[in-house]
Amino acid sequence: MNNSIEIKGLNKFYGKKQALFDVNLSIQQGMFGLLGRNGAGKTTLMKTLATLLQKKNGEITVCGVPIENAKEIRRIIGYLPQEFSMYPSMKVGEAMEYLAILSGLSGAEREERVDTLLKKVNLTEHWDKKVKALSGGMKRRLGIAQALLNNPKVLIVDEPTAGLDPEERVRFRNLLSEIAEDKIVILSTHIVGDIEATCEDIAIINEGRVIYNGTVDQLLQEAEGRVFTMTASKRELPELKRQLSITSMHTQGNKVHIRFIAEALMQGAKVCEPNIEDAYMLYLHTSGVREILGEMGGEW
Ligand SMILES: Nc1ncnc2c1ncn2[C@@H]1O[C@H](COP(=O)(O)OP(=O)(O)OP(=O)(O)O)[C@@H](O)[C@H]1O
Repeated sequence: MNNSIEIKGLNKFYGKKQALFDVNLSIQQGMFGLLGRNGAGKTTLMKTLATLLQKKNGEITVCGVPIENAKEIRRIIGYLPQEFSMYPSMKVGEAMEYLAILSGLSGAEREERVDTLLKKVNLTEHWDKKVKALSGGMKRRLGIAQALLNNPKVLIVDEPTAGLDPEERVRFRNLLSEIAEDKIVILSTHIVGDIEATCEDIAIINEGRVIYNGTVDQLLQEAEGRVFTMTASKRELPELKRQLSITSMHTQGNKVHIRFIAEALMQGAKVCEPNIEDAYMLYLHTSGVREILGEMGGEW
């Protein structure tokens, strides 16, 4: 049994609406980031992998097992959905034990597994607390613990850091990195910072299409020499906004400092070191251009 996820020619429809277009990805052990705006198709892809949605066509294997073998796939995959909630009135430990029973774990094994997992996600001291009394970050960590009950080879987490405060977010990311030492962890997010801090390999998905698949370093390299800074007067800003793809700006008195992506250096601008947010914006921007050029039959 190999340790990778192979996706070939995947298409997915909701009725007539196509949500995924010819997705091809090979995902290896470690942390894999799936980055895309709201509505890009991330959840659809995650749910398809978790066998909660059926694909229209294409091939998927998870650690060598075809996705059609849903029973086996569910043994291999742990899944933390975007909207995760569980037994709010139960105590943390009771809820975990109950889920462990449902997962078929028995007696001593169950007790040991629940203890180990609560320790791993740093919730042991909250065993007696009701689930509804946990903070957002604690709830997410409990979600991870339940997803790991069967000791899956793959952990899929959909938008886990939305709504967490910065400290909880960092703690959660570190937990995922630890888990990724011996598993495939797929982290889906629209928050560029989550990817930057944790993932080496990523895919960017936009309107159902994978528009980038590679390492974070490659992505940054591709943006090299195409990110610029410039200081202008506030009065010029509306025109600059029309002309440029601005990735960030801040105002200082009458001046505005902007950071933008462009194909070539323009007067008054200085080239700067790209960050992953710039590179992501550049990719979204150029994929739009690609589509438009494609429609016109032009060469890219
Ligand atoms: N049950 C559904 N019926 C019809 N269309 C759907 C359904 N679920 C999702 N879609 C559409 O499919 C596309 C992809 O949605 P999906 O939820 O996978 O995106 P996402 O990247 O996960 O975004 P978000 O972070 O907002 O969940 C969107 O255009 C969405 O409106």
